Amino acid sequence: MSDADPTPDESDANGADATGTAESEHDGYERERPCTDCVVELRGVTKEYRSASETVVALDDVDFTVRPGEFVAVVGPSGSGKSTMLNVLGLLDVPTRGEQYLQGGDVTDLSDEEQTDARKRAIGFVFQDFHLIPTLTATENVELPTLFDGEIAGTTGRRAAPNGGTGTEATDGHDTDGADEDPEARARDLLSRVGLGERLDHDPTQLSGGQKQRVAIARALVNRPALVLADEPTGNLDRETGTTILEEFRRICEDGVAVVAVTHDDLVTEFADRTVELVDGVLRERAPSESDESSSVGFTASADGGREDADERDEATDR
Ligand SMILES: Nc1ncnc2c1ncn2[C@@H]1O[C@H](COP(=O)(O)OP(=O)(O)OP(=O)(O)O)[C@@H](O)[C@H]1O
Repeated sequence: MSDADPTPDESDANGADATGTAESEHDGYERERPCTDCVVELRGVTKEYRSASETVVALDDVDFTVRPGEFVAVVGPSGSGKSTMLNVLGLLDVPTRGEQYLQGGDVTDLSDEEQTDARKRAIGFVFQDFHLIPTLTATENVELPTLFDGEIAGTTGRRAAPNGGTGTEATDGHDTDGADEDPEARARDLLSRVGLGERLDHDPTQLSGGQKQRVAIARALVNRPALVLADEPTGNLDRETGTTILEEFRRICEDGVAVVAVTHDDLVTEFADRTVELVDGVLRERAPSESDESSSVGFTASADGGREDADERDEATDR
């Protein structure tokens, strides 16, 4: 965190409407309680990779919050710490120092098993190269996370959340309790919602890049996460297809799910609510004036405006 006073244009990456909830001991005040309405919060997070010959500081005293429904882009040069930050946010790696909260609950010192549980309950992942199983249908790929843990589709939602809540909070605008829901029915519903209702039983090899990424998005949503982490989600897609994927992310956000996307693609920053930049592991909020002039483009994507056209767009762009 910078020693300089944060300004509206260069804050500590806690979001435009941060209220000081995350004020840290660096400010000379007593540490306040975690941000209970944040999906995720990093406080003074440092990540070092140590070897015999050197210590690489991949994240340097990072403060970061994301609220429900926010779409945040993370940019920065190669080696600046973006993947490390995504891994920390996704509970795939642990900070060397600092604190981390998920839905207001402290996840800094969880055991591996607790981390896995929290990850399955609250986080979905989307990757540049889709990570679909080629021998499974689109529906089966989406169902997959529910099959790894029989509790996930049903009772996991009732497990204690890190913040002591029930973990049943709706994050996708649908019912709050998936206990009785058939995973296959949910997978089919999600695929329909991302415009793939006609391709439920297709194999990934029969799908275009944009369609594969939409399957991946549906899969990321199957356990009703509060947070979707995306690693270069448009990296393998042409601009037009990338646009349809980013419109999909905006729809997810309208349902209350937070999206954090690491990217080199300016198109992603155009659709994001805000952009943070990592340079040598130091995070700062990018001022709106630093963003693309067309930064409002994402907000033209209405909740229903694009869905009917999705398959038509596929015809035009994905084949
Ligand atoms: N497992 C590791 N062991 C040692 N150093 C690592 C490890 N992972 C990452 N690093 C180093 O940490 C720094 C940040 O790496 P990271 O992969 O997070 O950057 P990045 O911004 O995602 O880069 P890129 O855009 O090229 O993917 C780099 O200096 C990298 O070499």
